[in-house]
Amino acid sequence: MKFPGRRRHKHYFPVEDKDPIINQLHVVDRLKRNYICGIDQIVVDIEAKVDQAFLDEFGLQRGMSQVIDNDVTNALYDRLKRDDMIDYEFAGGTIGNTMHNYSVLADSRSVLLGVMSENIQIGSYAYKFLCNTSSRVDLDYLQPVPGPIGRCFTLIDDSGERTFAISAGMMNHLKPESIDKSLIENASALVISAYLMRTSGEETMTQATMQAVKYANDAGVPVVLTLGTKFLIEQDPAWWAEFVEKHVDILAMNEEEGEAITGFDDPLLAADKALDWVDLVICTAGPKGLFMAGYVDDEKKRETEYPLLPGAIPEFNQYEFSRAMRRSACKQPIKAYSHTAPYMGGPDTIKNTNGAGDCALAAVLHDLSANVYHKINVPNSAKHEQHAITYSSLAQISKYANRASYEVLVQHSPRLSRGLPEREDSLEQTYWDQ
Ligand SMILES: Nc1ncnc2c1ncn2[C@@H]1O[C@H](COP(=O)(O)OP(=O)(O)OP(=O)(O)O)[C@@H](O)[C@H]1O
Ligand SMILES: Nc1nc2c(ncn2[C@@H]2O[C@H](CO)[C@@H](O)[C@H]2O)c(=O)[nH]1
Repeated sequence: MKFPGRRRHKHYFPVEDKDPIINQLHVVDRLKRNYICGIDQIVVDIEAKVDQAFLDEFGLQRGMSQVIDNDVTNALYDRLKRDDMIDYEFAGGTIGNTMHNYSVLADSRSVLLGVMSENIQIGSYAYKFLCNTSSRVDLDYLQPVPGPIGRCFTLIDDSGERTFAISAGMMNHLKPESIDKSLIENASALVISAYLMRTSGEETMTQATMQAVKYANDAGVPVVLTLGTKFLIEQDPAWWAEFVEKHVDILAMNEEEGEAITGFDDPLLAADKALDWVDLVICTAGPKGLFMAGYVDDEKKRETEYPLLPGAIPEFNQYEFSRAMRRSACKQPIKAYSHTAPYMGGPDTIKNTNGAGDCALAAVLHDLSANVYHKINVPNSAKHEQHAITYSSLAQISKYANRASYEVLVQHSPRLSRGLPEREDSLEQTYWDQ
């Protein structure tokens, strides 16, 4: 496990002791490892640039993620092939991306649950998915299916807006009995997305997800939900609010999804409202950066050293130097909020915004998981006198999340091809040390 936070050596926990003599004394004293677990519809993204006429031709609604039938899939695919429009094909899926990016950032294990074709041809989509996933993502628990995984046509227009057309294949055939109870109970987090509730007919993904959520809820494992797309939430915001309140501990959303579920278009107010239901909220806001909201015990709160910010909640960032806690762990819970602008103001040229939010969540998960890792290996550390769920402060995590998203914006794929540099001396003045 690499440690998150400021990308400077002195802030890293000494993970391995390098002294060869001392090491002999500790041969049986190996560091304990933890992992996080995610469930996804296993899909490969097929990306192409299109215009509105193209979307109209196939009856696709701009900006939405929609499931398409076999006839539309075949016609769409033939057209993209015929006109040589496919830019790239790469493993995708909102949680698949998040698990991959978590494993790359943390250099640590995550477990991905979902389905995988039992017969794999070289060059097939199933093959591409496996090849494009970090070897740190444990795929041993995937359930075999006698058919194809999903395809996600990622259609991008001139304004950068993405329209997703999902050809489901067997991606929703994960069965509840394929969920390993002890795997979930021992995880540091269970990560799911709203897309998993979009099933029909014989598809069992929703039941499988609910089974995993029950195991996690019963064992006190934090359930992390990312909302996926506003269109799904808008269909029944009250159902989603109730689901979140009952089953979810950490909520990730962008500002549109935040508005869909809370009714507030201001990301700060949306995050504040979501704190009625969950312990921690991450709300990404594109070029405006990222908001976080959480709880801290009054006696553990820490004042920011940054200027106090105006907003719908005046001076909302006053306690952003606090580490987040579960509300139930606080004697006197108070709310803490943070806002961070995009890293370096955003890149000069954005190659791709697809998956920037997934990557921000991966960074937050890295911080949560590092806290568990530190706690199981150094239980008596003064750090754990506070029963925090994060390793770093809200301010620090949001910087880290923005930093990680930046990396996605400057590459073509939603999945990181490498971790972040451990030292970024030249950048400290401009960002980490601000
Ligand atoms: N146009 C932009 N300029 C600068 N930074 C950006 C821009 N768009 C996104 N970002 C960065 O990426 C982060 C996540 O972006 P965004 O809010 O678009 O996520 P999202 O809509 O959830 O994305 P996805 O669903 O594709 O994962 C932001 O918090 C910000 O740091
Ligand atoms: N699991 C899942 N991922 C999706 C869906 N629609 C879009 N995505 C993914 O969302 C990612 C960007 O956040 C892309 O890489 C897509 O693969 C969907 O319906 N289900």
